[in-house]
Amino acid sequence: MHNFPSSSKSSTGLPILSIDSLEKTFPSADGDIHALHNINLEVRKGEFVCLLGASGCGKSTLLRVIGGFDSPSEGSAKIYGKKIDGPGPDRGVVFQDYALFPWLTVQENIAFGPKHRGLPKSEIKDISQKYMEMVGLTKFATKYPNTLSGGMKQRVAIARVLANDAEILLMDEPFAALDALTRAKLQEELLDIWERTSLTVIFVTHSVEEAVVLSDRIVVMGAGPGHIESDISITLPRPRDPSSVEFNDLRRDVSNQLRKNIIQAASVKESADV
Ligand SMILES: Nc1ncnc2c1ncn2[C@@H]1O[C@H](COP(=O)(O)OP(=O)(O)OP(=O)(O)O)[C@@H](O)[C@H]1O
Repeated sequence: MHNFPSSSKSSTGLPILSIDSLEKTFPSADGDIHALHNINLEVRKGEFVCLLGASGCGKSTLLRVIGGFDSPSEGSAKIYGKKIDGPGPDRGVVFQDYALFPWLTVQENIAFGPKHRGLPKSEIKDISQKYMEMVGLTKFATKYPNTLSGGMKQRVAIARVLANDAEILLMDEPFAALDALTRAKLQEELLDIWERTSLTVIFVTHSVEEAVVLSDRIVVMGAGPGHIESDISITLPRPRDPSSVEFNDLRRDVSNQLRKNIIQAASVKESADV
């Protein structure tokens, strides 16, 4: 049984992110690809929100727009009411493939942001030590990424975002490449960090179980073009026990919703093809 930390954290109710009537189209030689349609989403400060959906429904595109790596074709995405116009230190991103600097040690990777911001040396050292400790990597301070396991690399990536003082942590299937045990351990650690900070987390996953374990809210997305199908509040108390009846009931409900979307999208595509 996973033993996830109990939740004393509650979101402040203040909207940190608001997305209104957002459309995203990618131009292509074979015709435009309509990746996102009529996305409306509000996330409150401190919330843990999972974007869940089948492959190709636009989860990563939505995350990239929030990260400022892509811009909306229509509509808007705002943080505290200000239009997102590029990446910024208020948002940190953790991808599946780690994206660490291979030529820097664990400590140097974590210290990169504070150093870039021109903080004094002693402060950089304090910050990197604090977050190395938070993710349990103090003993590995001088190691390089290629000597670390996948789980350890993800811990460095999370510590790097925290050291940057980001308010929003954007995670794109960060644990998908890890074995089940490491994945459960990192989910637990992530929840623990989230509990102890004021972080808002937006987390992309294919896994219903992962979404139910982690979320305050699951935003279920459908394809053709990518849209929000439903927005489900998960009020199961933490720690959540994936073997409990309540957890399994919820997992079944969310899976059914997802399956319905996939069948609907397939029948829409079929009728468009004939
Ligand atoms: N840069 C791009 N140029 C053209 N098309 C793109 C681009 N990025 C995404 N798309 C298209 O937009 C749609 C949504 O893709 P996206 O990667 O956001 O989906 P996803 O739900 O994250 O999928 P997965 O779970 O497989 O990562 C897909 O049809 C994809 O091919």
